[in-house]
Amino acid sequence: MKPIVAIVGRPNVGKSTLFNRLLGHRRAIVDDLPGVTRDRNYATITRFDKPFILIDTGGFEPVTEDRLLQQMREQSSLAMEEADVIIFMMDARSGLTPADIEVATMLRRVKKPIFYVVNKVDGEKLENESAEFYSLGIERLHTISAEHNRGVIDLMEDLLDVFPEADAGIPDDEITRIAVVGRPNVGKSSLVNRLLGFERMVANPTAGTTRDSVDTLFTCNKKNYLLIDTAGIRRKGKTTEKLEKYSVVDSLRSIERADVVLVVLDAEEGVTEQDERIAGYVHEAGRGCVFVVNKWDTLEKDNSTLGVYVDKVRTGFKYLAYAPIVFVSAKTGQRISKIMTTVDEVMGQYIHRVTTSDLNRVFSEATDAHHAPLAHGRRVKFYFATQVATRPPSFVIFTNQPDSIHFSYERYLVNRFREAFGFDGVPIRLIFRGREKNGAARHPLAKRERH
Ligand SMILES: Nc1nc2c(ncn2[C@@H]2O[C@H](COP(=O)(O)OP(=O)(O)OP(=O)(O)O)[C@@H](O)[C@H]2O)c(=O)[nH]1
Ligand SMILES: Nc1nc2c(ncn2[C@@H]2O[C@H](COP(=O)(O)OP(=O)(O)OP(=O)(O)O)[C@@H](O)[C@H]2O)c(=O)[nH]1
Repeated sequence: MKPIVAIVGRPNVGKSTLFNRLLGHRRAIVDDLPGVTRDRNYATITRFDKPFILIDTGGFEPVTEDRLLQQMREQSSLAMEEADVIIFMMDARSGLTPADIEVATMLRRVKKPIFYVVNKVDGEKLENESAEFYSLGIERLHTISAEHNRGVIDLMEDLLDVFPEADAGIPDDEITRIAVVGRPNVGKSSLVNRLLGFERMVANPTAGTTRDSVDTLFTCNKKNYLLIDTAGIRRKGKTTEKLEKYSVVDSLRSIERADVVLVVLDAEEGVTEQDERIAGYVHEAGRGCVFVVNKWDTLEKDNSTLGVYVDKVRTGFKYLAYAPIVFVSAKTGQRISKIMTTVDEVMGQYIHRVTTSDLNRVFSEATDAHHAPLAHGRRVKFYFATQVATRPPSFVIFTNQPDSIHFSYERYLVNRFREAFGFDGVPIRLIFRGREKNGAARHPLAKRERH
């Protein structure tokens, strides 16, 4: 679940101005949630890979003084119930008012992070005068100018700090969601039957998100797995051209919902264009991938057969050099259990989190051992790295040249991370971000300071 941040405060203190400022110019991402009153403005915002929902509680009609207090009470209690984080906004130009004091008193009972913000501090002089707001008995005051974009970035960074990590809320390692994809007739249903038969299906099918799709929960070695769209895999018995087209769309849907995708190939047929397309999508979606070469029983084998086939797969799927390959026969049951141990390995890496200190040790060793090529004649400086997500492991790297890191250098860093942290079977994402000279991570909003 995305954290909800609500901005509360008297009319005219600048709530909408801050709302729009935090939103940037990307109004397109405003999504009105259904069932909310029109006077509250909702938007989903993502900064540094942390999505959150921002609510502007303003927009009252002008009212009399006592009606105002009443409205503020209602507005604040709503925010206190609904929000995870509250921005309480006051106005430096009008100073501390009785309504501010009343709301502050209400907020004191709330056990949620509250940011006390004094707006319209357009310059140093007002900065000094805003000291009176400390009489509310608060520890930290953010003085900002929403209109002139002063202090807004600091506020945003402090906000992001109190949010849970980006992937919190997803049940971590309790269940591994597996999709089985591949061309018609490669043996997907035979394989699924084997997996469920072999591992003994224990639970009921659950309704999936897509029409007609049925997921099957099963356990193996006391671990839980969800086989995505089992019915879909089993249904597609007869292959017509039309069905073949559909099967690609179905595959894409299943891939989106999976942690680990089994890309099934037919040992007899080798690698086809359609296989490449499907596997390419698995890579782009950032899912774990295991190549399952099925019908291994049909080949006349000698010492080189396996090596030749590995080469075929590696040549056919260049981007997926990290994905493990398993050779099986759904017909005889040969090495079917190997599929599950491989899935476990990939899943373990997929949700693995490295500590920031380990990461930065490896990162600085890597950047010291091999410097990045100059970017536009300038030396590329790296500051630090942090893992921002799992599923797949994703790292933000702060640098002075975020847009000019050479592809080969990115691949070099990825490979070092793979070696150092055992990420040898999953996709890894690197995101390069800029940083200001004063040491503060440059905020995406910073680019928009000029009007
Ligand atoms: N000087 C100055 N004026 C500001 C600043 N931020 C907002 N304002 C002005 O304050 C007025 C009110 O701003 P809004 O953002 O509409 O205030 P609001 O709190 O959303 O008001 P309601 O919608 O009535 O609740 C506008 O005229 C803004 O231009 C600021 O940082 N400095
Ligand atoms: N020799 C051999 N035949 C297999 C193996 N696995 C599946 N087959 C056969 O291959 C054919 C297709 O198998 P299915 O499991 O229906 O393949 P599918 O990928 O689900 O096919 P669609 O439903 O068309 O998508 C059937 O005749 C299976 O008996 C295997 O490991 N070895």
